[in-house]
Amino acid sequence: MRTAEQRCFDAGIDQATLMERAGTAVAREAMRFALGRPVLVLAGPGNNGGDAYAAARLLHSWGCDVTVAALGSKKSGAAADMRRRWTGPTVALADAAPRAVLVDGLFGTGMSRPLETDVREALHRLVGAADFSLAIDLPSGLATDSGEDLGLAPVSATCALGALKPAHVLMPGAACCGHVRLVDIDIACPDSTRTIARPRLTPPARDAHKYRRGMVAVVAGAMPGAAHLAARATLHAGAGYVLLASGDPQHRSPDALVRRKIADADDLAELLADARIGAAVIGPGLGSGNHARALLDAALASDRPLIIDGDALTLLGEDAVRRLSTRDARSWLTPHEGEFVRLFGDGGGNKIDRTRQAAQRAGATIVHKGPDTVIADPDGNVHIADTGTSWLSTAGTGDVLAGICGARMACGDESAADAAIWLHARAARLTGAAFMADDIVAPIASAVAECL
Ligand SMILES: NC(=O)C1=CN([C@@H]2O[C@H](COP(=O)(O)OP(=O)(O)OC[C@H]3O[C@@H](n4cnc5c(N)ncnc54)[C@H](OP(=O)(O)O)[C@@H]3O)[C@@H](O)[C@H]2O)[C@H](O)CC1
Ligand SMILES: [K+]
Repeated sequence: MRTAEQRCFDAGIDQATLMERAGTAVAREAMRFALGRPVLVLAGPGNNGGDAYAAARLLHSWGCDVTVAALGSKKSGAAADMRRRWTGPTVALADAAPRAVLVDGLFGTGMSRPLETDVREALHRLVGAADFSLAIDLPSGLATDSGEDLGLAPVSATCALGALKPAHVLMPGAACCGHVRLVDIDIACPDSTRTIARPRLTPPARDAHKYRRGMVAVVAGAMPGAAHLAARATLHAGAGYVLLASGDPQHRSPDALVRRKIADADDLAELLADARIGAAVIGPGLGSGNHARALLDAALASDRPLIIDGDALTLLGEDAVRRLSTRDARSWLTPHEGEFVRLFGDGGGNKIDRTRQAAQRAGATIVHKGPDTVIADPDGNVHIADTGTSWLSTAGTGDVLAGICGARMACGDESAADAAIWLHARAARLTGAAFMADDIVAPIASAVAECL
């Protein structure tokens, strides 16, 4: 944002112009929700406060009943000019009485330390009493780059100015922003970080063949149910042929799932020598003993693209970077936070930075799961999913995701990991609430149909 802002200044667009655009966008949003109710605008000492004064002036000029609650001020600059141009009622933040609608313009991206107690208390008192609260850029008390809570009061909605910042999409901040509306203030923010949207998938070609339109091997281990769940998800996510490789290939539905007995790692190596296999999934229910380790070794030594999940991540542990960076074929890892830390440690910035660095070090795509899933590829591109539902936090949904990843990788989608994450979240939403992982498998097919 700071780079983009500087480019604007270099091009002759001054801070006051940007502030007026921001204030106008915020005032429009506030007007839509105020519906004639009185508005309290909190204005801080910096440019976030400048936006707030601009919004207050516009709301007032459109006939709104507006009071500004002020905290500190600057003597010069665009924010000071905006404050001077505000001629309506102003009270000190500590003395402000609550109003039905609140616009929070205390602090934005300049938040540099925890809020002082009196400011935090006033903020919480006023935001808590409002029926509707709208934050300018970020809820005050939220650290922009880390998403860390520095004393913030959660708001109903947030106008993100120009671009989403990490705090809008990473937890815990993301849960405190309410509905996030990205507001265009005509500032260009080229970046290699994006949020994901519904993917565009192509149906099988007219001359499609079951082996050519996505053949996936799913490796089963100590807890075969997990791999079975992954394999069923793979079938529903568009693969043409799914092989379940296990030591005990007892027949269970679905009938369309092809079972292959593998007694040991040599059998798996032989199976994975089949170049028609576009992806192999290993990890769900694999176990942690010597047999599991030998199966993982065989998979890593193969030329097949791999989805590495669950127990296989634990087996890789701190050896992940060394073992993955020497693979020629593609590798995807799907760790949740605990697994990620065991693989790569917990230092190095926010979740976006940590995931990007890990992907580059390992030469692998990393799907860093959670309520704020971050997907990073080895080229440094990062995509963030803010589409999930908290009902997905139940056992087995990770196995389902691994299966969907296998299908989309084998189908050759352009952004296959993004597509898998989107389909997983969409299938969950289509299923509803309080589901078990098995329930979201069949709706994956409906989610795929929405992307054609
Ligand atoms: N990026 C853009 O394109 C545009 C952004 N706009 C708005 O500008 C803010 C960022 O403005 P900035 O002035 O950099 O920062 P803030 O307004 O958020 O706050 C800065 C002041 O707050 C003080 N501060 C920081 N933390 C605390 C705290 N815990 N307690 C008290 N005071 C605090 C800080 O003081 P320092 O001592 O740290 O210097 C500053 O005085 C962005 O979010 C947008 O809303 C533009 O208006 C439009 C273009
Ligand atoms: K704010």
